[in-house]
Amino acid sequence: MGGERLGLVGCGQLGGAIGRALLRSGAFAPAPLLICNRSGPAAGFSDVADIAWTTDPQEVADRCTVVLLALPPAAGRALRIRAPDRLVVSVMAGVTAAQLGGISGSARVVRGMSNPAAEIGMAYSPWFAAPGVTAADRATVRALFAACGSTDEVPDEGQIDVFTAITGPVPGFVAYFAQCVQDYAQGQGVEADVARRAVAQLFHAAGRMLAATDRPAADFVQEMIDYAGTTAAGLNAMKASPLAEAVATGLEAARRRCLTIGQPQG
Ligand SMILES: NC(=O)C1=CN([C@@H]2O[C@H](COP(=O)(O)OP(=O)(O)OC[C@H]3O[C@@H](n4cnc5c(N)ncnc54)[C@H](OP(=O)(O)O)[C@@H]3O)[C@@H](O)[C@H]2O)C=CC1
Ligand SMILES: O=C(O)[C@@H]1CCC=N1
Repeated sequence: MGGERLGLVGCGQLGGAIGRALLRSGAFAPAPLLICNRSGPAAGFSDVADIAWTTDPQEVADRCTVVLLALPPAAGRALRIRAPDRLVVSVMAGVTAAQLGGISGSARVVRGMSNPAAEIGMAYSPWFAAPGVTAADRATVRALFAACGSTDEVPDEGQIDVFTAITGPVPGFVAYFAQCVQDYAQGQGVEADVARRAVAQLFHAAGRMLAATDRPAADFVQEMIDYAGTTAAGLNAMKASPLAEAVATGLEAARRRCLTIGQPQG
């Protein structure tokens, strides 16, 4: 990003993962990263030279051309910086593009979402651009999130709440599905650590196979049903159960929580 300097406000679970991904990619090199938190140099950055630290978010706005906000939602909502001519990118759950404009004074705000798998370059990071975002800003945001994994610009800000629910947490809801499978195995007498390893390998392999194709998951389900083997029996039983509805209910609860998280009453 020629000439751009990135500042990070918040370097915890998510901000830290993104920061390390960006350092690894060199996306903003040679400009030194400026990181703002409250407690000073954070673990995970100690072996990295050339990082400046501050406890003043305004210093980030003053010295950086791209400000990435990764504060807890309540802290993000309470933040006020003067950044009228900066590109402001947020990964804070539930903080809207309009609120980001009020927080920063910038018209060039991007409301995004990512997850800590950015650490290993495997996050999914969707983002929504406010009207003031330029074509050059879009290129910057794409490069920023491409360093974290895969990314898409979405046309409707409401989809960021959807993705906060489904791809924000990692392993997130998939961990619950894995827990259910492991619980079943252990209920059948499988030793806990064997069950854990088996389920981890299953989800690792499944994730890689799903990521290696542009075919929808439904294709894989139908293939197994058409195969009419043991798995078909299980899939038909699951499809006849309220499982799909239960998954949608849970994801919708998470999406709706985005609408209130971090607010005084929320
Ligand atoms: N964790 C996750 O899996 C995901 C998180 N998110 C979103 O990312 C955002 C950050 O979450 P997460 O990284 O988990 O949070 P953490 O609690 O792990 O980290 C919060 C960071 O913000 C800093 N911070 C908090 N308050 C202030 C403040 N007033 N001024 C300056 N720095 C401050 C903390 O610094 P210090 O420790 O020094 O106080 C810390 O670096 C949230 O909005 C969350 O919704 C989105 C998707 C996934
Ligand atoms: O659970 C949370 O609030 C954060 C945001 C999305 C994933 N983790």
